Amino acid sequence: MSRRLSEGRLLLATHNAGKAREVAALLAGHGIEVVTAGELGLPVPEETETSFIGNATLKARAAAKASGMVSLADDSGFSVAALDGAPGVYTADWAEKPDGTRDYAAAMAKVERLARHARDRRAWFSCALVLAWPDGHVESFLGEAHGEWVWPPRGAAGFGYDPMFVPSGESQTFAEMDPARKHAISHRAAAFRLLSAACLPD
Ligand SMILES: O=P(O)(O)OP(=O)(O)OP(=O)(O)OC[C@H]1O[C@@H](n2cnc3c(O)ncnc32)[C@H](O)[C@@H]1O
Ligand SMILES: [Mg+2]
Repeated sequence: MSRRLSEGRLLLATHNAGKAREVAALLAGHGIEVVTAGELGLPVPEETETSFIGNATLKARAAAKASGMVSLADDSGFSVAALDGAPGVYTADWAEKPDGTRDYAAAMAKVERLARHARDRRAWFSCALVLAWPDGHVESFLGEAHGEWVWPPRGAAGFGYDPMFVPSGESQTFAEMDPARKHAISHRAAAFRLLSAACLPD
């Protein structure tokens, strides 16, 4: 049996505003008020694991311990078949500049430079969502969205690598489509559906 959330406040253990916006939208209407790790000034934990679930667990546990609140972390990334799944868990690292800021145009250009000669254009996003309670209990969920990478990047909505990904059966990139459409078919939405069925109050 999974442990369910009770109504009340939930800490979103992320410093990424794009993710926080999407997770808050997915939680809307469930009677749960959200506050983010960024708003509380919590430290950014070092992501030392080699899987999405591992890193999401580490982030959720650190936030629950620091705040005493039930915490939800998201660890996600972009994978390219021709690159054997890279950048994968290192998706954020590929965007990181020496001064610690991120350059997603450069990160997307790196993916294109490494993969441009491959005929196989398949790519996918993964999202691990982990809930951690202050007593150490965790619940974990994994979602994926499959499609193809495209070049040049298109669209200004969304965040991160959205402009270079077209999900299967769609013609627009995640960054061109209405945010509501991305919320219906994304890796984050897939993980959230599992979380919702297992852990949200009825
Ligand atoms: O760790 P937190 O604080 O949550 O924020 P982060 O941005 O560092 O998040 P991750 O460590 O999980 O790295 C995820 C990377 O994958 C990218 N990413 C994740 N979900 C995405 C989405 O829906 N669309 C585009 N890019 C996404 C995101 O921009 C990051 O570069
Ligand atoms: Mg991170």
